[in-house]
Amino acid sequence: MKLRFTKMQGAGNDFVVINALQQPLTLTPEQIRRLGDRRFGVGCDQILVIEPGKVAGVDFSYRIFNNSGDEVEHCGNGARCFVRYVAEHGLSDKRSIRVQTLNAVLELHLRDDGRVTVDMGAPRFEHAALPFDSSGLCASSRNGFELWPLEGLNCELAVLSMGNPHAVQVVSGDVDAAPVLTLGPLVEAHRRFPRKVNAGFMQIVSRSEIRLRVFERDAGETLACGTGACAAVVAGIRLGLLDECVEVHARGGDLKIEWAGLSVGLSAPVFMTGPAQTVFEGEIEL
Ligand SMILES: N[C@@H](CCC[C@H](N)C(=O)O)C(=O)O
Repeated sequence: MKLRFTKMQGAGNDFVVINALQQPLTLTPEQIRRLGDRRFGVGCDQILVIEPGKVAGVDFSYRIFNNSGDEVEHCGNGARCFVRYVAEHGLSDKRSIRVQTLNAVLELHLRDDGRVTVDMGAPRFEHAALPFDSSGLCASSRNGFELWPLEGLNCELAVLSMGNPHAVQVVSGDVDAAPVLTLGPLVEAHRRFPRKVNAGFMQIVSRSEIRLRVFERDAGETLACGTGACAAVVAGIRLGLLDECVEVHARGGDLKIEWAGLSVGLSAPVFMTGPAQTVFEGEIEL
């Protein structure tokens, strides 16, 4: 099968985007892994498949696969690339579109400065949403928000869902020196997270600025993680470390995250603004 694709990136988190609007497309986990393979395929962190909207009021649906072949619920940087793709391919002339993912409907807005703002929905803190098994564990609390120590790991984690699961730790000192590649996989696959977790490492620079690295579930460390940035900022705000609007410096670029959860209520949506770019288009025989 010959497949046309567009390679895109948002703050260095990269995607292979496939248009399945005209005809349904089913990719096997093996084909997804091949597309994601940086040596034997195209190479990307996630694969995004665009499909027609399936419910009233939704412009498109999209499916997200980690380069491991597993389907996931949410992808912040992918959402921004999605709206750029729709505009560049003339699929809609709207500046704001509504898109359905596996477990949410997102609103994506193409801004005049070329960046994209996404309403990422509300964070969720109940452990079943990740899921996270905290039975028998004893949390510490900072500003009324819980930090969890996990067996065998020398860290404390804020756990929350942005539609997908996140465990965020605050690092002291330079995040470049954090043990992302050694501790990250241990957090990701810890038995307390039955569906695994994205592991974030956050350095607080000031109340409005953080540096962030994320060891993503099934994809390893990426140059940026949009949902990870939202999760880190929400955790930082709940811990009393950050204000409502925060600049997030990831290794591949900057994202602006806004959350008014402490002033208007915890179910306030998180807004993410950042870049999205097409890198090249191509065709691959699968
Ligand atoms: N890169 C993404 C997140 C992709 C999914 C994640 N690896 C998971 O398994 O939940 C983002 O920008 O949010």
